[in-house]
Amino acid sequence: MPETWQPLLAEAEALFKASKFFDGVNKVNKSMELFETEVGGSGSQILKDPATFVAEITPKLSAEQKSALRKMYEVRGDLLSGLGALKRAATEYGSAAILDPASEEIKAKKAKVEAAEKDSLSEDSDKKVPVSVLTGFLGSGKTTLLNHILQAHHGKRIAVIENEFGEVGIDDSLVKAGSLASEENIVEMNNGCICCTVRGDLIAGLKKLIKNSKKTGKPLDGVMIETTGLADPAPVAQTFFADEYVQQHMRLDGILTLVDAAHVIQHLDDEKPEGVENEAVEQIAFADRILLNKCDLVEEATLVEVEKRIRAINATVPIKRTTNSEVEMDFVLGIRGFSLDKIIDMDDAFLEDSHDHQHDNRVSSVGIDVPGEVVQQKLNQWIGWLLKEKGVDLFRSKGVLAVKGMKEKFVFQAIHMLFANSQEGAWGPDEERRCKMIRQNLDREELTKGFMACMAKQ
Ligand SMILES: Nc1nc2c(ncn2[C@@H]2O[C@H](COP(=O)(O)OP(=O)(O)OP(=O)(O)O)[C@@H](O)[C@H]2O)c(=O)[nH]1
Repeated sequence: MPETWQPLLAEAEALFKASKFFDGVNKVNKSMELFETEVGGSGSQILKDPATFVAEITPKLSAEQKSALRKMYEVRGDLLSGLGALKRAATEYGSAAILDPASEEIKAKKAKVEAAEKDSLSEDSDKKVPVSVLTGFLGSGKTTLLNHILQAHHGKRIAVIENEFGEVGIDDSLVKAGSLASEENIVEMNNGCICCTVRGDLIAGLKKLIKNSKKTGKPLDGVMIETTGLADPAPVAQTFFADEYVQQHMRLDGILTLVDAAHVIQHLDDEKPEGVENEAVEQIAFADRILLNKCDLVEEATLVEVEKRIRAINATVPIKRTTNSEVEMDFVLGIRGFSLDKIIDMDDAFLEDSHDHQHDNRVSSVGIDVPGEVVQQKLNQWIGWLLKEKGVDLFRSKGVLAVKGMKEKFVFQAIHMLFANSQEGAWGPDEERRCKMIRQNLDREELTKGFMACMAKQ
């Protein structure tokens, strides 16, 4: 039997009563689109441009159809207001009011969301834990920013969720827990990209943090989610509306995007295979704040050019030029930058429960887990070869290694051909020694063989 709009509308109402706003929006949208087709409309105008739709269709509707349409806009308004998209909810109530000007109830609902929108620092949202999503291309400076945030003296307890692209997780060893970030507050996920298969893991990670904080009686002041450099931030942001528990306890404070001034133009210009989104563009489009990082590596003219490119994608986002991701905390924390209304205006499919995001499968990752120690001289030669011969395609390589004769951990980081290393504290007794690389069109065998040749004989 073909689907009809009536049962879908009833389901949407029931979902609103059960506070399942995200699922409810999906149902009411479907119901409205079916209704639109039934009354001779098309193109989802009923959702995208309610004012025009109502003006054009009303003269053609029976009293019964008019009343159904009024109900639809009302239910959609209720659901959107439940999710916090207050401006859009007011628009929906406005359409319901045009269809039923005598209804005091609709007028009251509209006035209520308009007042709440003005007072967006409402008490209700203040009780929720603010969550920031850190995005930015591979190697753009996300972990560096995270470390500043964790170590800054803001007196806040901040938890971290790490997500890495690839088979070996490394960032947990590179994140320097600050005075208030204890181990129980660092969750690592490396089973896949946060924006696809592991959304369930992300939700579970967020719930675990809230439950931990309730159990220990230590309230959380914030959560930072560091996404992989290859993540599309939209589905990550959607998580805050799709899961009821998360929606009740947390609010998305903002999407913070790190832009690597030296390499971003190359990534923005990268022509992707059909159907694959350019992650660098998406990360800028969804940003609530941009840190234009690595300003030490380029000339003023390049910075101006990069700012122009950013503005062409996101005209209003505040941008700060930074080096080593150094920035005042109030630019990144407690910014109340994320607005569901803004996102729905930009991408009206944002609340759709289907995710057809495809990764660029030319990008793959080789992870090498290395038990034992490497010989410094051989390693230097191999890294030299790697950067010179493979640097153009090599997005990112990083490793935490045990070097023969060195008590400290040897950390190396490379982005394309730029390389840095440092020594980062002594090895713990049970710590793993590992090395990770991410690059396009990877020859796993060649890389693994080259690296293994650097190992010291046992
Ligand atoms: N020259 C220079 N190097 C920087 C700057 N910011 C960060 N770096 C270095 O760039 C490298 C990558 O920085 P990370 O903070 O690990 O970058 P990331 O975005 O977390 O990397 P992935 O997690 O692999 O995507 C490290 O070696 C940093 O020390 C900067 O402003 N200038």
